[in-house]
Amino acid sequence: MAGTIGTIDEYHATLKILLIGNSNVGKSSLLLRFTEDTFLPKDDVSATIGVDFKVVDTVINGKRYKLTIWDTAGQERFRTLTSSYYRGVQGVILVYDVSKRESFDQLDSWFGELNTYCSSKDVVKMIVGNKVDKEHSRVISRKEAEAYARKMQTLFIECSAKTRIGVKEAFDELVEKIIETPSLWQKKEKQPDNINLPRSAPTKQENSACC
Ligand SMILES: Nc1nc2c(ncn2[C@@H]2O[C@H](COP(=O)(O)OP(=O)(O)OP(=O)(O)O)[C@@H](O)[C@H]2O)c(=O)[nH]1
Repeated sequence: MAGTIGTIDEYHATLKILLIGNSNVGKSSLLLRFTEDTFLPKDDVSATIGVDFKVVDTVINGKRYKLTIWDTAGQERFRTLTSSYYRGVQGVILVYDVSKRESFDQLDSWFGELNTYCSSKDVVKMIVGNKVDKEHSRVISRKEAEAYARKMQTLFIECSAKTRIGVKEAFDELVEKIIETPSLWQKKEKQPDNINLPRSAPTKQENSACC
């Protein structure tokens, strides 16, 4: 189980997580809910410009991890640095809004972008259906989304940044899955640079499973 603790000094690993998805699906709100347990009223929210990130500690099985969570802009005009967002990423959360069909239908193109810039098959992917508090205007059923996640072979969870339902569970599950996939972070950790490697050792690029 994940939790936040201040007594363990050393980080076991630093993990990079990326939030992608259409504009307005609630990526920034999910990040704010997870890192600060806050939800901003509608009038205080503005669209992300380019990219934003937050750093948060989490403890899993007694080991401390540093999470850098990158929140990307959903609006096309701000997505000029796209490929650089994906560099070194170990987990990607694809967010849609359960009350907006278009945001679900466009997950295909978000997967397209992800697969273009992120060649590692090991990167942990999770589909998150946000805004389940808007049950009255829901247009994507849990069943439909689960079937899609099965087809794409990804994790899936529904949540609400507004009510906090499912938010911590989503990030915890993603991080636990990354930790269960040592090829994503262990080799990188052992070889922070390749300057002094013996000639026979693989280079960092050859050895890294990340994007
Ligand atoms: N009802 C409800 N509204 C939400 C929820 N999460 C976010 N919102 C609202 O949805 C709007 C968009 O939220 P953002 O977090 O800015 O969305 P975003 O995906 O980061 O948008 P971009 O920065 O443009 O990519 C805001 O008005 C939020 O208050 C939720 O769980 N429930």
